[in-house]
Amino acid sequence: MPGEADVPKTLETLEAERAHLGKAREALRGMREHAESLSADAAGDWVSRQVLESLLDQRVRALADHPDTPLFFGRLDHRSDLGAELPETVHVGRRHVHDEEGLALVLDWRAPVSRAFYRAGPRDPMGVARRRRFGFDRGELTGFEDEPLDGRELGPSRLLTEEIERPRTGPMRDIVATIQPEQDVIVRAELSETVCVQGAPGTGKTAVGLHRAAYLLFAHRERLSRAGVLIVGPNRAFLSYIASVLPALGEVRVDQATVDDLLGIPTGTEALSVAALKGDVRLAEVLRKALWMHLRKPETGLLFVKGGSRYRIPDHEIRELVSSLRGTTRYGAGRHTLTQRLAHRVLVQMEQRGEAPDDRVHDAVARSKAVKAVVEQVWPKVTPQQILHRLFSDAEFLAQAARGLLDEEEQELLRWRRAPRSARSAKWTPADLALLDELADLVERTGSLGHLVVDEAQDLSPMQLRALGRRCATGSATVLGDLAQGTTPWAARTWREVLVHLGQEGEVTELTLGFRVPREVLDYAARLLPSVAPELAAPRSLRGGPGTLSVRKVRDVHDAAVTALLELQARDGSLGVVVADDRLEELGKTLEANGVDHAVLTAEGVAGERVHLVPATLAKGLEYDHVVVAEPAEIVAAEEKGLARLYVVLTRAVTSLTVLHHEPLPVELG
Ligand SMILES: Nc1ncnc2c1ncn2[C@@H]1O[C@H](COP(=O)(O)OP(=O)(O)OP(=O)(O)O)[C@@H](O)[C@H]1O
Repeated sequence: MPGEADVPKTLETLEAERAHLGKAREALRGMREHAESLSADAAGDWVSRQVLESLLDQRVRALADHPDTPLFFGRLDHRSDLGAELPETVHVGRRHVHDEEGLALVLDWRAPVSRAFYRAGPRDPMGVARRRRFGFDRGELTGFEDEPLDGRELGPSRLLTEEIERPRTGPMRDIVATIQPEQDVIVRAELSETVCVQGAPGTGKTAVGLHRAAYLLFAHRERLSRAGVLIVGPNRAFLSYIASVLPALGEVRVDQATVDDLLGIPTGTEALSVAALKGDVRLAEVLRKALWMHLRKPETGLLFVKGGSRYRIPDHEIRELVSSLRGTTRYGAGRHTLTQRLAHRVLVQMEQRGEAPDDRVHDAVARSKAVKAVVEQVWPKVTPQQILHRLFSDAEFLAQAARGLLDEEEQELLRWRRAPRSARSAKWTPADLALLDELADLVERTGSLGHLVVDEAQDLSPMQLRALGRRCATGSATVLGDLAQGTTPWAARTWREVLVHLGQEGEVTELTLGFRVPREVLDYAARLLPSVAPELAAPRSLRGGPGTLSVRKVRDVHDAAVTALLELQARDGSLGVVVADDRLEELGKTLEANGVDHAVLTAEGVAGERVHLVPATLAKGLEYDHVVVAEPAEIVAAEEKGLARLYVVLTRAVTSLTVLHHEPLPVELG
């Protein structure tokens, strides 16, 4: 902030900036009114009109002026002595705003010129003489801070620190005003590049992934509007937590999905050991073999009769045709090609007999009962569900498909104890759905999107990763996660293997600076690291402040939770109480009995209330200002990777963490 002597000048500057903000708001209103006045009536037909209407509607929504979010947050003053074509001054904001003459009042943060706002530093000023950051309070410009880029080392920015340390209330917000240089490198990576980010809790992986999606849509708008961008997150609760970030950046068309949304809603459950085996990449080969085992030798040749003429294709010729096609295409495409080739052979015979068959005859032969019967016999139509049903219920079939891949014990593990009568009545588990997806792709190619952002990727099984990989096979991906937060039995051990299963080549980068968790709390949680991920370095926190951690041995954790929450409610920000899933109900009753209003977080999300009661298994990716964790030992005992779960739980706090325990703490925390 400028010194006291500069007060009049500061006020003058502030007024000038406020006037610019007013002008920009006015111009944005003009742009929105113009967009609203456009009509889709000019479209030629009903379909085009619908498309145009939806595009115009999106444009109007993208031009909304959110009263609580500033239209710009920074300004760059370029050096005039460089003779560059750069404009003297640019304001950097969430979107382009121009006046009626087309003069830019605010430049989109994603525009190439804006890059210097994030990256310019004393060593490389990128043509910038001065960077200005603005302070806002509910859309009102309240202050500014100047950083001269003249070679002097820059001290910490107060506005930046304030933004990072601000209490959290509702869902996640965008970070456009304060993206850090190492984050910006990831955000602006080329569309063709797959980027994999390993990052400790709160280092901004999710934020970076979302901003990268927004950046790519800006830089490759046309291509990606056609091909699509998808964000994949662990559950609905997480997706609703991040849901407003992209719309606030003007991106209203990015889909968000859980793996279940993509692969289908599971109807069955199973032991984790079975799920882990089904998630193993060897299953891909088992399925491939199982599918192609459906090809059979022809029993008879083809006899096609037309009028008085008979055309024959002997079975050895059919066998040759089949073996020339086997494995060269998708199963479904192979079946189609076989049909066409058989018809073609019949047509060749017709021609040899002096006939002149045309395309219609070819189609009629291909659709004839005789051809269809042969194809069905040698290359039968199968559904993924039929194959999986057969694999899990027919020991001999499984043994054949799994030969050399799975041992006897593993095959036993895969087989259903009580097989459902048909594929239709089978109840499919999450792991089965990934297998069905693999089979579906072997039959018919899965469509690919332009870009996929995969969050919490460390938790996905190889077979799930393959399913996601198919969805970005001709595109690229942003893969985000933390090996230390892997809580599934099949969690990845290295990012290289994740990339291999995804079928993507890419660089692994690491984010190490924590924006969420206070230092004291992060250091406490990091005591678990040598046990959960010894190869990872301890994370560093940007947030200081002592007194953020309180570990209390108590007589009754429920009573202590009530006391802690009543105390914390007097402070700013959101509150989360995290417990082992089994304790949730009981604690909920105690909170209710003591008049602590709260909402229970489920996999579907949560609405309202300042206090959230959070089952440990759903805490991943979320954050609360104040977190109370009751009985950590129980969280550890609840599952195989309980220590990793506890690491996740202990790293959700933005301002304070209170750990309450009656039982001894896990020794690793000691
Ligand atoms: N450059 C930044 N400026 C301000 N806030 C930031 C910045 N980067 C991240 N944050 C904030 O830090 C918090 C943590 O970010 P985020 O949830 O993306 O981290 P994460 O690495 O995905 O964490 P986890 O591994 O725990 O899921 C969020 O509130 C986010 O808005």
